Amino acid sequence: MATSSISRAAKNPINFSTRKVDSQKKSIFSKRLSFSNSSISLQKLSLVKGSHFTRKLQKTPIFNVLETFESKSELLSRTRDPYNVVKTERPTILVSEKLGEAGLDLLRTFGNVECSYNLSPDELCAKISLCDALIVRSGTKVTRQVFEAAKGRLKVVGRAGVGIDNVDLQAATEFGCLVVNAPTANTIAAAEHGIALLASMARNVAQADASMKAGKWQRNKYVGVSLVGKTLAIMGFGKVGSEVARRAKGLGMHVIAHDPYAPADRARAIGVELVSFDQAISTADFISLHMPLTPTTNKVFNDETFSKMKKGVRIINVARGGVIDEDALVRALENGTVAQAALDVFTQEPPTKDSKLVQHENVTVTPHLGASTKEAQEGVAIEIAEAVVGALRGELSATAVNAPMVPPEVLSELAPYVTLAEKLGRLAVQLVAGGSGIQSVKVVYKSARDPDNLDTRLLRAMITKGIIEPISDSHINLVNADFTAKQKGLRISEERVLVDSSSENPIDSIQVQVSNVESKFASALTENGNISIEGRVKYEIPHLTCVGSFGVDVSLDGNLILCRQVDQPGMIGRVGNILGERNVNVSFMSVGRTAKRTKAIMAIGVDEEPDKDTLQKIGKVPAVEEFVFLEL
Ligand SMILES: NC(=O)c1ccc[n+]([C@@H]2O[C@H](COP(=O)([O-])OP(=O)(O)OC[C@H]3O[C@@H](n4cnc5c(N)ncnc54)[C@H](O)[C@@H]3O)[C@@H](O)[C@H]2O)c1
Ligand SMILES: O=C(O)[C@H](O)COP(=O)(O)O
Repeated sequence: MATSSISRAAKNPINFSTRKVDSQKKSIFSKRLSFSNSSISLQKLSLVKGSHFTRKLQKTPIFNVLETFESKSELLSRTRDPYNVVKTERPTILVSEKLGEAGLDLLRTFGNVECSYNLSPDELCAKISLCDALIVRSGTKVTRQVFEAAKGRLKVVGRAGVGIDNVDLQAATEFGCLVVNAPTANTIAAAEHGIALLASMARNVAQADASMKAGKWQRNKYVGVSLVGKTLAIMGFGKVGSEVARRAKGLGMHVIAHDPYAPADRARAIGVELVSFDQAISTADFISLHMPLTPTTNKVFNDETFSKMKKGVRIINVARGGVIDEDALVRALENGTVAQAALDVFTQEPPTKDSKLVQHENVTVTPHLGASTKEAQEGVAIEIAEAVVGALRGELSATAVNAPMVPPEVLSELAPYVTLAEKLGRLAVQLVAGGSGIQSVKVVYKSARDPDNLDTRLLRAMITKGIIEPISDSHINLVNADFTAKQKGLRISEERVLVDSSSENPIDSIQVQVSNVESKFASALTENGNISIEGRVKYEIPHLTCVGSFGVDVSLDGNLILCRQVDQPGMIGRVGNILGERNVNVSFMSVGRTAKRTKAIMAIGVDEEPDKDTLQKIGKVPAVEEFVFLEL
């Protein structure tokens, strides 16, 4: 739980002299902290509970530790709500297909859960505006109409499984609705089902079973083919594909694979050769499909590709029906190109009763059972419940499908930078003079890490969110920030600069530059006329470290007054007194300057928004040349 305390420093900031702050800093933190000579900082901090740094700071009177958090993710979720979903009342979660009990139990601890199976499209649309989240499997079509009918309330769609071809992702993104899936829990089940179909097809198990049940004993009719030594082509060498490959090798098969995006070393590690599409389909005795259904893979197995296959090939499909042109498959079965097929998935589910494909004697079928084991269904239910609850809590999702998704370990490392990125975006846009219109933003990441080892998609999206949110009246979140930016004609480019510092931290600093605009605060402009602000993460806390050409050092929390003045004694006291008289609580203050006794920038953190009078009074202090109030 968060705890709060307000220190003397925040109540009466001007009681701290520069000398005292500096000397304490030096004696206590000389080894771990380095501050610029030109800045004085009284810090208000949000820290992770129990960390070495937090314990040290809490014992130190000059620092104002306002809140402590149980974990980095709690700190992140308290600071931000990246999908704009968090609400005070219990959310309503609609589950439209059967989900394992463990997952339902988990959902019930967090929200009101309604299980309504077999809803018609109209019934789903009628219910959806009362729901914050929807959980589906492959049987529910989450169309644009569903998002329209939700009237902005639906915040998360959870797909309890892998394939998201039944969710209109474009519509979800436009409506700012996060889509998450459960990508790992049914992998083994699907691979085992693939192997079950492969073996039973090769030995005519289903046909022989039906024949015996019809009272026959047809030993000659159901002579099968052996698997050992045969070539199996895996089309789509992802999670399921590679598990099928592993098992097929155990059966003594020669396994090749086609996947334009699969890393060669993963294939090599399993002893599988990655080959071209044509090579795979023309040399295989068995072809097993494991690619997703996308516009590129739609009906990729068609008359033309069947004609390139070895005569008598056998096909297994536990991926998606739509990757096969089913009429073409019937033709290939009739003309003997394809000897047999074993299918778990169909273009239309369930297929029509008179489907030629389903009825074909050389075809073995199962009703989309790939993920249907007790173990997989419990796993999927828990995986999706955790993902949906996490998203509804405002945590960044590691299984987001239509928002930047990064693995949990990267997420944990990037967490404070995510907050920094959004705050820099918010600050930058507020520095733009009204009416000048932002069209071009450049983000510069300084890092000691190899660019290939630095995933900035999440940071870019959060900067975009930070920029768009204050200038848009629509609901902006991590999901639709990029889409909305494009609609507004805003271009965001990125540059990575390799710096010679510790690569222990993913990023040294983030700089946001806005070009071709006027600024409300001329000191934020650099020589080339761009607004430029820069920030860093110090001990997990986002800091503003540069405004225009001025170095400052303030934690990004609460609101901020930036003030440029002639660098002379007494300025901190004068401005601090004006704020104190109006009962505006100062939480931190930092002064930065380019050279002694020339111009300086004062960055003052305030808990309350000063009224117009107070700000005008600050503006009238003779040495103050300009100032701006910014909401963080
Ligand atoms: N029948 C079932 O019940 C069941 C269960 C689980 C998964 N699935 C389906 O199986 C498929 C694979 O699932 P997964 O968990 O392995 O997903 P995955 O994302 O781990 O693997 C998919 C692989 O396909 C590759 N791919 C993409 N486009 C391709 C193309 N044009 N040609 C060749 N390869 C391509 C990707 O690079 C990726 O490696 C999905 O369609 C999923 O919906 C079905
Ligand atoms: O993509 C998947 O995860 C599988 O096709 C499973 O679908 P299901 O949840 O409808 O069984």
